[in-house]
Amino acid sequence: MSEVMIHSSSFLLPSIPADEASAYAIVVLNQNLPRFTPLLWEHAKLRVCADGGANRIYDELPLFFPREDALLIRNRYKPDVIKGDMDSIRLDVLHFYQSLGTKVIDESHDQDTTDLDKCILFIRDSTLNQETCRLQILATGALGGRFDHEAGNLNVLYRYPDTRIILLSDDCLIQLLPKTHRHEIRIQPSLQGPHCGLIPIGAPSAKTTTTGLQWDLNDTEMRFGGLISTSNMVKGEKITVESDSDLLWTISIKKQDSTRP
Ligand SMILES: Nc1ncnc2c1ncn2[C@@H]1O[C@H](COP(=O)(O)OP(=O)(O)OP(=O)(O)O)[C@@H](O)[C@H]1O
Ligand SMILES: Cc1ncc(C[n+]2csc(CCO)c2C)c(N)n1
Repeated sequence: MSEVMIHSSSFLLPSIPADEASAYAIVVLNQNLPRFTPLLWEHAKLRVCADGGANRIYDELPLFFPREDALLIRNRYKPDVIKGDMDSIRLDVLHFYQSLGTKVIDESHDQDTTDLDKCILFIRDSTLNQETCRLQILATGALGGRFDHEAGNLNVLYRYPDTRIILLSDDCLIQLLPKTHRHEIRIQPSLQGPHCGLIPIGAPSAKTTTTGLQWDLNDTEMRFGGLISTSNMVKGEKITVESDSDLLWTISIKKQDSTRP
């Protein structure tokens, strides 16, 4: 019987638990910043921009604080690291963050891996990523743009199946559920759902079993060209998934906290 892996999106909560399992690094990609970026940034243990992602922090973060001085905001939201092939970051942005002490890692010699890939490797090798306390990685702006980039971002989940990577957009999150484990997914119902999906993108699944969904699977086969679970709905606060194949799990993110008036 395989071990249970627990997933909880506590990073979406205004105050996250300070336990080690919730510790995460953020990678900002080169797409519009999701509305919860300031919150994620503030609680991250490590803040990394993938190449042109630095332009987004520089240009768009001040827009979240229209009453405050843009320069003060830029000083406050300083990336620890900017890494990539450096063909999208603007020179003014590069010089600004270099002068604040951000570490810049130029890997323009590597044109075979994406900037997100490069950032994941940096975080995995970081001293903050301890054996006893592995950082989760949240990547903002990973979805809802150019399809080749989206596919590259999904591929990163498969390249590093042992690293907990969560791809985020304003509308949803996506993560890999490795077949090596059974999975318990804890939902924050005021912030997430109800729409969700289980997608066998890397390889077909002969048998997947779930609980907690409106359309549960029961030793069901899933494959592209046949059945895949899209437009499913979560019923409660706990979902379980067990499969003979790595699956993508996706759940919608609510526009507004539904517990607020
Ligand atoms: N439109 C998009 N949709 C999804 N992800 C994106 C998009 N644009 C960028 N990204 C992500 O942000 C990272 C950094 O983006 P950046 O534009 O710096 O990449 P790039 O390698 O210069 O792209 P390209 O040269 O192919 O336009 C990419 O590696 C990718 O993961
Ligand atoms: C078969 C193949 N297709 C595309 C690329 C191009 N490419 C892939 S990742 C990357 C870096 C983007 O920052 C670039 C240019 C390649 N090398 N090999």
